[in-house]
This record gives sequence, C-alpha cells and structure tokens, in this order.
Amino acid sequence: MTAEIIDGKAFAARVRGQVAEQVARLKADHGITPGLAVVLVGEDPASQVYVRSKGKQTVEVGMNSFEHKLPADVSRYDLFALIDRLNADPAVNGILVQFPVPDHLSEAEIVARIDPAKDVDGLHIENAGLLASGQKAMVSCTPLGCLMMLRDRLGDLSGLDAVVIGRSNLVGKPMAQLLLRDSCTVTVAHSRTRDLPGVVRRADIVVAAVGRPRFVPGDWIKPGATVIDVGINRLPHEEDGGKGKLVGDVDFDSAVRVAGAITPVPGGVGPMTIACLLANTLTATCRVNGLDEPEGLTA
Ligand SMILES: NC(=O)C1=CN([C@@H]2O[C@H](COP(=O)(O)OP(=O)(O)OC[C@H]3O[C@@H](n4cnc5c(N)ncnc54)[C@H](OP(=O)(O)O)[C@@H]3O)[C@@H](O)[C@H]2O)C=CC1
Ligand SMILES: Nc1nc(=O)c2c([nH]1)NC[C@@H]1CN(c3ccc(C(=O)N[C@@H](CCC(=O)O)C(=O)O)cc3)C=[N+]21
Repeated sequence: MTAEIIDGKAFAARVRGQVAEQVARLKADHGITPGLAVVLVGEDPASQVYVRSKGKQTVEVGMNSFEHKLPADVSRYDLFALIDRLNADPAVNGILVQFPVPDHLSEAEIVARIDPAKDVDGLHIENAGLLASGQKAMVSCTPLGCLMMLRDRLGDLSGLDAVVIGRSNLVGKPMAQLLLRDSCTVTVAHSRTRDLPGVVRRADIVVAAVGRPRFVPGDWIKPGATVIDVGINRLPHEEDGGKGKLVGDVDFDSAVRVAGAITPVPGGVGPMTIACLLANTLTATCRVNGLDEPEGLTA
C-alpha cells in the first residue's frame, strides 16, 4: 500500500483564494483593507526567506503588508516601542514577531506585549487560555493548518487516537488542544516519553513537530494512519550533494509505504502555515470591526 500524499501547496492555494475573496468583499462593502505586520530581528537567512514569502502572499490576497527589520542587537526598549506602535495602529490587524529572536530578548515578554486581538500566532496567554478552555481564540497558524488538512481527509475526528510529538507553545500544545476539541483521544509525546515507538504505533493520527530530520521511521506508523509532518529541517549541504535539502521530522520514504495519507516536506504543512496566517489576519480584522467571521477559515 502506498499513502495518499496530501498536497499542502494546493490546499494552501485554495485557502488563500478564499481569503482573497473575503478581503475583496471587506473592501467593497466596508472600505476595510486588512494589514499584517511582520517583525524580523537580525539577519537569519532562513527567516529572511520566510518573511519575504509571507509579505508577497499577503499582498497577493489583497492585504497590506508591513515588514519591520530590526538589527540583531536592537534593545528590548526599541522593540517594545515598535510593538506598541503596531498595537495602536488601526491599519495593522495582525502582528507576527518571527522567532527565534537573539538571546538578549525574551520571547515570553515579546508575546505578552502584543495586543491579544492582533496576536495572529496565538501565543499570547489570553489566546492560549481561551483555546485551552474551549473558547474563541486566535489559534497558532501551523496547528490550524494541520487541523484543516486532517478534517478534509478524515471528516469527523471524534474518537480517533492522535499522537502529537512535541510540546512547544507554537505547535505541539495548540495542536493537542485542537485535536482534543475535535474529540480525539490525544497523547502528547516529548523528549522524556517512554517507548515512543509504542505510543506512535497506536495512533490513527500522528503529528510530528520535533525538529529532528527523519526522526519518525515508517515502522512506527500504524498501517493506514494519517501522518502530518510539521518538521522543517535543512540538511547540511554535504549530505545531499550541495543543495541543502529540506526534510521533515518523518522519514517520508519508509512512512509513505505504511501510512494512509501523509504530508510531504516541502509542500505540506509549510504553505498551509502561511495561508492560515493570512486567514488569521482576516479573522482578526473581522472581529475588531464587529463583522461576521470568515466561514471555514477558523478552528
Ligand atoms: N511547517 C511549519 O510551518 C512550521 C514548522 N516548524 C518546525 O517544526 C519543528 C518543531 O518546531 P517547534 O515546535 O517550534 O520546536 P521546539 O524545538 O520548540 O519543540 C520540539 C519538541 O520536540 C520534542 N523532542 C525533541 N527531541 C525529541 C525526542 N528525541 N523524542 C521526542 N520528542 C522530542 C521536544 O521535547 P521537550 O519539550 O521534552 O524538549 C519539544 O517538545 C521544527 O522542525 C520546526 O522547524 C515550526 C513551526 C512552523
Ligand atoms: N512567530 C513565529 N511564527 C511562526 O509560525 C514561525 C516562526 N515564528 N518561526 C519559524 C517557524 C517556521 N515556519 C515556517 C512557515 C512556513 C514554511 C514554508 O512555507 N515552507 C515551505 C518551504 C520553504 C523553503 O523552501 O524554504 C514548505 O514547507 O513547502 C516553513 C516554516 C513558521 N514559523
């Protein structure tokens, strides 16, 4: 058996199409253009690529994109002054500070400074708390994109065994919350989990967000399971003949032979993350203006 390969790129293009439609309607009916601000501290090349492609896609769906590049040694004071300005700016509906940030800055402090209504990463404790208590929140883009793909493939998720490998605030924890809300039986695994292979073998749904290249081999996967690979790992150049190939946290070649469906890397979760960032910016814009939320684009 060979798994269905879930085309995240095509799925993301459809989501962006829906966002673009609604943005056009907001403009025509209400004269509102959503705006997304992305803040990049330092010059990490991978982050620069990612921020550039976000900016481009933001403009393509008809939103305003505001990019702020700050030097790696920016003071906490100057970064907070920028966040305060973005919080107060009515043209800005979403704010994303790209992580990681240099060591002299605290991610927790940065997140706490962002207006929860503009927190399109869903990291603010207000949003994390709302999600955990089953209320309307801004939900982190990556888990939101994973949920959309899972619902699309499986329909009703209730009663399914789901394993999330990883417990970060950005991916693992909100993913587990969303799956729980959809009535999965959720296990959250991490670096101290005993018998990870045994835990993964029980799962109908596996979400891998570990940050280790090809960490999950095919023989951990239950036949027919749906595998969502969040990992974005760039292999060192010498391992792939010079290109610095991107691989996920799942060993795709062995897993594809066992799973029922699997997301590839690249072309899986990554494009959905950016599409959901745009969807979240639209949602934030509708909420702040007291308008109906876009259908099918929220959790
Ligand atoms: N496609 C996309 O859009 C996105 C992709 N990513 C990618 O997803 C991956 C995860 O990101 P993120 O959640 O931010 O990463 P973090 O480094 O914050 O979290 C990694 C998690 O994996 C767990 N882990 C590490 N080693 C093991 C192990 N040997 N066995 C079991 N669990 C382990 C850690 O456990 P512990 O808590 O015990 O240390 C931790 O909870 C990365 O590759 C990242 O690049 C991230 C965001 C978006
Ligand atoms: N505050 C914050 N929020 C984030 O959501 C966040 C972050 N910081 N820091 C970094 C990680 C990583 N991340 C990715 C998103 C899209 C792709 C993506 O589009 N990937 C393409 C390939 C890109 C390529 O070729 O390099 C793909 O998988 O097909 C990758 C990685 C969001 N993150």
